[in-house]
Amino acid sequence: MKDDRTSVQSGPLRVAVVGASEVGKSALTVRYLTKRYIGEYRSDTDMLYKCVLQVDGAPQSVEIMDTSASSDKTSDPNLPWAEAFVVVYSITDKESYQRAATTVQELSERRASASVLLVGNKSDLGHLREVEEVEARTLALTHAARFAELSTAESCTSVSEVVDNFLKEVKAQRNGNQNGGSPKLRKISVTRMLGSLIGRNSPPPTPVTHLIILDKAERNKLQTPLTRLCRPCLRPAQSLPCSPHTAV
Ligand SMILES: Nc1nc2c(ncn2[C@@H]2O[C@H](COP(=O)(O)OP(=O)(O)OP(=O)(O)O)[C@@H](O)[C@H]2O)c(=O)[nH]1
Repeated sequence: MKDDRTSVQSGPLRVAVVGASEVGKSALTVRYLTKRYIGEYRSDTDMLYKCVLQVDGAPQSVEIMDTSASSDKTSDPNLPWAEAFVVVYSITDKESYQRAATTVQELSERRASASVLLVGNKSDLGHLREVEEVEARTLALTHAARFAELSTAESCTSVSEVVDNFLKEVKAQRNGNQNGGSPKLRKISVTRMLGSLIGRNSPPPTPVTHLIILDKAERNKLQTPLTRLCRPCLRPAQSLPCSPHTAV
C-alpha cells in the first residue's frame, strides 16, 4: 500500500537533497543556487535554502534542504516535509550508489506522489568510475524517477538544466493535483527524459534570499509521523504492528 497523503499542496516547492557522504550534495545545491562551485564544503548540519526562482517562466517560492550525511535522517524517504527528492550518488563510489538505489526504491514504494531525481555526480572522474550509467538510468526508469549524470565541478549549465527541468516537473505535478488532474505521470518515456536532460537554455536562478541552518531539534519539528496502514485492514493503525495483522 502506497501512502500519497504527505504531498504538499500549496506554498513553496520543497525539495530535499539526500545521499551518502561526500557525493557532492552541498556542491550541487550551492552550484544550482549561486552558480559557484565550492570545492571544499564541510558541514555536519542540514541547510535549508529559501528562495524565489523562475520555474517554468514564473516566480516560484522554493525551499531546498541540503541534508547532511551525518544527520540521523539523511536519506529518510519518509521525510514528509519534502514533496520532491534529489537523490545524489557519486559515479566513483559504488556504495553511495547502493545507498541511493535503496532510497529511490523506498521512495517509490512509500512516497509514490513524490517526484524523484537520481543524480550521478562527478562524471568528470570517468577514469575512477565504479557505477555504470546504464545501470543507474535503468534503476531510475524502473522507479519512474528522473535521471542525470553530471559534473557539478565542471558544468554549471548541466546542473541548471537538470534541476530547472526537475522543478518544472514538480510544479506541474502539484498543479495537476490541485486542478483535480491526474496524479504524477509515473512512467516517463525515454525520449521525454532524454529531451529534458538535453534541455534548453533556462533563465538563471535568482539569488538565494534566505539560508537557515537546522539543528537536529529544528529538523525534527519539520517532521510529522507518517500515517501507516495495516495491510489487511487498509486502515491507519495507531500502533504497529496491528496484531495480528502485518503493518506496511
Ligand atoms: N571531481 C569532482 N568532485 C566533486 C564534484 N562535486 C563535488 N565534488 C567534491 O566532492 C567532495 C564532497 O562534496 P560535498 O558537496 O561536501 O558533498 P556532500 O555530499 O554534501 O557531503 P556531506 O556534507 O558529507 O554529506 C568535495 O571535495 C567536492 O569538491 C564533482 O562534480 N566532481
